[in-house]
Amino acid sequence: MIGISFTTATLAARKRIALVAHDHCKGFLLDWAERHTSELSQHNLCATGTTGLLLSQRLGLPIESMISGPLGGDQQVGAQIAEQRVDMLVFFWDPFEPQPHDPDIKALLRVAAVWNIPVACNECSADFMLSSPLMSQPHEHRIPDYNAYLKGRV
Ligand SMILES: O=C(CO)COP(=O)(O)O
Repeated sequence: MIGISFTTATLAARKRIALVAHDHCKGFLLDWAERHTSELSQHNLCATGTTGLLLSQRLGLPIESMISGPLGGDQQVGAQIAEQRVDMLVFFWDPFEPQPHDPDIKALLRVAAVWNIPVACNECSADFMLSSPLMSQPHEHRIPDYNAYLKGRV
């Protein structure tokens, strides 16, 4: 990580959580989210297009839906992570099936790592993440220092 310096930012107690699932994993995400409706209702939710529509029908919670993943939704979520407008990512990606938008998926997971946000890739990690006491507290985390980065570039 040559050339990158870091600073800190605070994730608010009320988080903005992005929810995403590939087709064969959507059932797992819907069941998981239904089990955790009351915890999820304490936060702001967004999702890629199809996932968001299914979740809003199942949970009855407001969910901001982006475009469907293969049409650019992963990139929209990634952009919001880079803008620090998404605090956590629950992404049940399919380990068994190639996806036509694989570069977008890699980019989303990469930008989540860059901005040091919590990511859950399956039900078990999502259970651990959602049961953390940090879910209901502000939490300071390390992020790239963009101003310092830019200064070093010119
Ligand atoms: O493809 C996806 C994530 O890579 C998810 O998109 P949908 O929620 O529109 O199915």
